Amino acid sequence: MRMVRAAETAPTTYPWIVHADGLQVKAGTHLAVDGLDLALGTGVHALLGPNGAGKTTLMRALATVVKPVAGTLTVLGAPVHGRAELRRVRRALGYLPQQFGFYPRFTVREFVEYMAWLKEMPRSEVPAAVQRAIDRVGLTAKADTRMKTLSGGMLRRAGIAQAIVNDPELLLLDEPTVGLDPEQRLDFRELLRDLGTDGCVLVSTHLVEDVVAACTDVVLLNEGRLVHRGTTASLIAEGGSSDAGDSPAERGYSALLRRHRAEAGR
Ligand SMILES: Nc1ncnc2c1ncn2[C@@H]1O[C@H](COP(=O)(O)OP(=O)(O)OP(=O)(O)O)[C@@H](O)[C@H]1O
Repeated sequence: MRMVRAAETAPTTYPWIVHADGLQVKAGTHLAVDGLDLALGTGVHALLGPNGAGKTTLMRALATVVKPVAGTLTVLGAPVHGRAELRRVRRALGYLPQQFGFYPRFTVREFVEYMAWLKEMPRSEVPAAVQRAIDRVGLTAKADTRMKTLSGGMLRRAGIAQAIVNDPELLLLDEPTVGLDPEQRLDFRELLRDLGTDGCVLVSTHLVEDVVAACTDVVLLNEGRLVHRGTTASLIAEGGSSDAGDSPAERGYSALLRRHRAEAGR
């Protein structure tokens, strides 16, 4: 029997999967996202920015973990301020936080099953969906291994498996390639391209090569504000030979930040 995606049973009248207008989100007492306008549709969107730019805070707001303090934010057609539709939104989301908790005695399969249960997936669909998610991240041979014995890269892949188990319409991945070896990163890029064909994926990373290889476009933040939004080609086009970086995309990244900081007077 074919698995029914959450997206197929959700209303599809909204023009954007994510829409933010003047969005402000706090991290503790700090205004970490400050007046962001952003619209995201289908594709793989890279979220770039230096340490402290507000990437994690934005991800947390999109995952409905933290409420904005000002502006509007609509996720999968529902305003995140309202409670009414949040349950539907959360069922259709996938989220890999930078740090995620798990019961160390759980096997990979039990961990992913548990997350499927939290996402209220129909019980009959869970075993096949869990197996597929584990296979997609290359953990088939470790499916029945306890989480506490996994390497850092394997744990990260288990985290990605739980994020994709429900075939989410919006997938939020906060630094998913940390700890992955070069071979796994290549596999992960392929998975990203696959996931972005019929869903919306937002992936935060410091690895600009991953962006060029796997993302359709780029959202660059600095100190909570939008610096650049455009295709990966537009990022590359911004760089000059005198800009810092080992690749055209890194030079584009450096150039955009340098100009933004100069305009902001810092
Ligand atoms: N609990 C907190 N209390 C106060 N300030 C915080 C708190 N959490 C985060 N911040 C601040 O909010 C800003 C944004 O943090 P955030 O973690 O969203 O950035 P980031 O872009 O994800 O950074 P990184 O690349 O290092 O992961 C930073 O200046 C950070 O110091």
